[in-house]
This record gives sequence, C-alpha cells and structure tokens, in this order.
Amino acid sequence: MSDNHVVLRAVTKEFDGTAAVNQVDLELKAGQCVALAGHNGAGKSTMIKLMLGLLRPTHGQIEVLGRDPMDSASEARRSVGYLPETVALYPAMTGIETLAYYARLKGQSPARNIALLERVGIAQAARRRVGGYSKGMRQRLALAQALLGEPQVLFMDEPTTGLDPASRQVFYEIVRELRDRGATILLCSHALAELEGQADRIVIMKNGSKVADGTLGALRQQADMPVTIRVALAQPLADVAALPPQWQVAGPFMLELRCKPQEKVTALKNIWTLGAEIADIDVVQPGLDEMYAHFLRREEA
Ligand SMILES: Nc1ncnc2c1ncn2[C@@H]1O[C@H](COP(=O)(O)OP(=O)(O)OP(=O)(O)O)[C@@H](O)[C@H]1O
Repeated sequence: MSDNHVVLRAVTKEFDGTAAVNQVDLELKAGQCVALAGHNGAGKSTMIKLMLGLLRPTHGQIEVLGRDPMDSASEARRSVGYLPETVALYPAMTGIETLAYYARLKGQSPARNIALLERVGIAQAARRRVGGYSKGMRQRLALAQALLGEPQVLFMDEPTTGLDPASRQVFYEIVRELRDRGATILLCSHALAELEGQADRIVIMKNGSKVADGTLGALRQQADMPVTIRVALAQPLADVAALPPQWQVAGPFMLELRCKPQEKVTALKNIWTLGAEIADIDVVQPGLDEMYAHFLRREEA
C-alpha cells in the first residue's frame, strides 16, 4: 500500500440528481492532519460518509487503507475511527459501559478502555452514568470511542464543539500523538482560527467541489493576499511628509502598511532611506478565516 491512507478519484455523490459532492479528487497521507472546511451544505459530511462506506458514490472510486470502504468484510474498517458531530449516548449507561459497548461493536478488546478514558481525561467519571455528564465530558467520551483500536484513519466532524479551552488543548495533543504515530486525521470544522498550527493541510469545499487544497503556506502564496507590516519607531520620523503615501501613520512611534507579500522589502527600504529608526517590525499574515473567505469569494467571481 502507498503512503496514501485515503484516495478519492473523481468522486461524485448525487441525491435526487443534485450533486452534493462533485468530481472530487483527494489524497490523504499517513501522518497527515487535514482540515476540511466549507460553508453549511458544502458537502463535508457527505464526503466523510462516503469515506466511511456509509454512502456509495454515484461516480468515481474511493479507497481507504487500500480497500473499498463499502466492503463490509474488510479488516480495514476496524482501523478507521469516526467522531460524528453528535454522538447518541445512552444516558443510563456509565462511561466505561458505553466504551465497552462500542468496543464490542468494533470487535475490539476492552482491555485498554480505562487507559483510553484516562487519556481523554474522564477516568474519574468512568463509573458514573453518562446522563449526568457535562457536554464536554460527553464529547470526551465520544472521542474515546473514536480512538478505540488505535485507528490508522480518523474522521472527525466538528470535534471541538462544546469543549472548553483546556479540553481543546487535550484534544489537539491527542491529534498530534496520532499523527506522530502515522495516523491520518481528517477534521471537519468551522472553527478555522483554532486549526492554524494544528492542521498540516487545508481543503476548502464549496457547493460540493473542492476549491482549495494545500498547506497554509501554499494557500497563502496562491491567494497572494496583502500582509500588514507594523513598524515600531525608536524616534518619531523627522519628515513625515516624505513618507510614501501607502504608509499610514498609526501614531508618532508606529507606521503601518498593507501590501502584497512581494512588496514588503521595498516598502521597508523606503522608510529606511527616510532615516527611520526602527525599533521593531511585525508582519501580520492573513489568518485562515481571511483565506477561507478569499477562496470562496474567488470561486463566486
Ligand atoms: N441523505 C440526503 N438526501 C438528500 N440530500 C442530502 C442528503 N445528505 C446531504 N444532502 C444534501 O447534500 C448537500 C451537502 O450536505 P452535507 O451535509 O454534506 O454538507 P456539510 O458541508 O456537511 O454541511 P454542514 O456544515 O451544515 O454540516 C446539502 O445540500 C444537503 O442538503
């Protein structure tokens, strides 16, 4: 098997003749954490259901761990974890009983279940009924079921919804561990800002089609969006009138400019030659939220 854990080739899924997923090609590699972004109805959940083998594509081929995910006899299925957006948990069962139930469904030994509850930080509540769990605790239990059997591929739909900042941190630590041991993680999320620094790659969907796919750096290059330069001055400029017009005076000790990434150096040289005494420079890159908006706007245009 290649290092592609998941491969989609020209995959289309139609519902009543309308394509929810349209001609999508996608390859997810071992050890990669990929964020799948897109507005409501863009086709993200349908993509995940196709990769899980819960839906059959109308056209195209899908392989997960080298097998067709529709193949229910496939051993590969045991190596796939899924964290749905909402997990139905039975309130009368305890946490440990819930996990044992999912382990049975997945054909896994329950031997490591307590360790798993420890990993997600709810071992102390293992013998309490799930009905009394907080939303964050239920989400942690749902994450534990997705981690059963050390999956090689994990699909997660809005995994951090309802988690407090500390729980989010635990969640991303677990994601990093999984990635470091070579698992592939696909995170479907609207919380783009928190994915910066977590996802190796971003895939953006619109109306069933993939409109962008790359690392944050590559997408930044493609988008060619303006950066903001903030220059802190050690001394106010002697001749403010000589400042090139694109520079804004944000205060006696602060200059600001928005420019294309390739214009940064020239812009800085310009103020250097004016004799500016520079104390500090900040270059603010567009965030993932801005990039996302850019790619959707570009598609509309
Ligand atoms: N079983 C179904 N029958 C008919 N249409 C469906 C079905 N499932 C999804 N769709 C349609 O396919 C499109 C994509 O839906 P999907 O749930 O994949 O979007 P999404 O990107 O996950 O949205 P959200 O962010 O709101 O969860 C939508 O127009 C939806 O109405």
